[in-house]
Amino acid sequence: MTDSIISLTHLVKKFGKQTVLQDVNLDLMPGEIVGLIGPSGAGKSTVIKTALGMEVADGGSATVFKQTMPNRQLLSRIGYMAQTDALYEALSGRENLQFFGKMKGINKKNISTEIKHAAAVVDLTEDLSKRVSGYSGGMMRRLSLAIALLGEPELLILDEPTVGIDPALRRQIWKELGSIRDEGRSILITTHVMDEAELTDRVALLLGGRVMAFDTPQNLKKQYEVPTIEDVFLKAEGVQS
Ligand SMILES: Nc1ncnc2c1ncn2[C@@H]1O[C@H](COP(=O)(O)OP(=O)(O)OP(=O)(O)O)[C@@H](O)[C@H]1O
Repeated sequence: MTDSIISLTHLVKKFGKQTVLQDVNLDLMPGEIVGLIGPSGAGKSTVIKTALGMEVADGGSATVFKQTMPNRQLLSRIGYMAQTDALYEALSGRENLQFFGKMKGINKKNISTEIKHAAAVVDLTEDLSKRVSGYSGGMMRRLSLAIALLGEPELLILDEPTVGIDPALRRQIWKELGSIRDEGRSILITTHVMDEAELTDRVALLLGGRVMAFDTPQNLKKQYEVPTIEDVFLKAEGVQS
């Protein structure tokens, strides 16, 4: 599609003899939240890593902002939150945010406002002076998400950002994701939480190395004749096995 922010076409990825992605087609448009769901080991992280050029595709094509990744010039336009946290544990939360903010090229004038906002979104304001080595797993996830939000990137790629986060805060984070989308920015998010999939604009269901279904939550429920996305997931998995 001409305007797509991410475009994956017939993407193939193998690890040794295992073909994880057989034929993945997926696009993300400006001002859209796309949720990527699928069973554990389906290849959701692999889709993301291949799109970002962290893994080399064995077939098909993956473009981000119409370019093949990796592309250093594009990195400042992307906020990526990986499944494993890459944080400096000897530094405080604030120092981590300052460091990554600098790496993203955020100017001095804006950095403290941005840090304040990102920390508030993930409810870490009170903990910013603590060393990350003393953070819980959930706090580290929240800090990673705050780092991804810095710099108001046009594209956010979030790999299970809400693992270990309680429901009230999860709701607050989704509110922020909604505002980001309303500003015309785009979000690709993987999740295991089916309620969250309901909050996306389109859901891609990854099964057997393919995107088996890709539509609005409403249309998917209609198509599968079920009341929730969780039921869509279960029905599609049942059809496959
Ligand atoms: N670097 C790698 N080398 C070898 N195999 C890998 C590598 N990365 C992923 N895999 C394999 O690819 C498959 C898909 O993994 P991936 O992490 O993409 O799944 P996922 O859908 O993100 O899973 P989860 O929901 O549990 O995070 C798994 O079988 C995994 O073992």
